[in-house]
Amino acid sequence: MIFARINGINMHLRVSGAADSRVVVLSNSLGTDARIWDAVIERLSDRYRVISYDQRGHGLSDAPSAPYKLDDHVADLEGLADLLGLAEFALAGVSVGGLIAQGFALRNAHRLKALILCDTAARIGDDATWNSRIAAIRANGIGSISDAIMARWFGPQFRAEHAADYAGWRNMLERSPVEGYIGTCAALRDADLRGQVGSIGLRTLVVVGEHDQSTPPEVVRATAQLLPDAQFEIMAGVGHIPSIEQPERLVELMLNYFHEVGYV
Ligand SMILES: O=C(O)CC1=CCC(=O)O1
Repeated sequence: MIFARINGINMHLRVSGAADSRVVVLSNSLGTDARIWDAVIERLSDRYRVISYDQRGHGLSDAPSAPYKLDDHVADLEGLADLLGLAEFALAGVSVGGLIAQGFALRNAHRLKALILCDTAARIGDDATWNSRIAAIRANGIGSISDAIMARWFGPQFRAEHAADYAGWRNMLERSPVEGYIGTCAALRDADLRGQVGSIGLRTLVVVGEHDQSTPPEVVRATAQLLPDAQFEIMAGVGHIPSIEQPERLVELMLNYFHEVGYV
């Protein structure tokens, strides 16, 4: 566990794997933290140096006052890469983490060797949905909307078969810092990269869960179609966070893709 000052805030980072291995950086989704990647890290870190972090406003990183901008999140990732001296690496992000990854790729093409976008899009939701989520949380807290969010993250089968896990991930969501959560909702509300992602000149793996209700397959497919060179995969039986529901399959897709782009 590492804590580091980046862009004036204390950020929480984790590093696994050998120092001389190729690097993979992982970015979390809204209302979660780096722990959603644990089962992926376990399976990748014998071959790669894997760096995960809690975005500003999430996990053990500081939660400055809302609102945030997508550029704040991208700048944090740039600061993290500078701090760790990462000249080139692979980047994977889920949901807002994937939006941050797209923003990072647009500003730092020279640094990226591979890009994996999970359950994300160049535009997620719209102004009205984010504003009403922000208002509901300001009025009544995250707990007042956590049922609806959990239902978008996980399908009924996961909930039925993994009741303890479901309850644990709900704890993570409900314990999110309110300023951090709202700050990132504002970043999501204001971010629209649809006009820009066509210039990401890197072959990209785009993955979505079949049952994702936050960024459904057709939304994610539309972003994949904006990219010049994307491999689009739908993961059967999975919702919004494939690193939790099917880490084995996600890692298999990532390793095949790394092989294809020569990042081995
Ligand atoms: O909370 C949700 O609806 C899912 C989500 C949207 C953006 C993100 O990062 O997670």
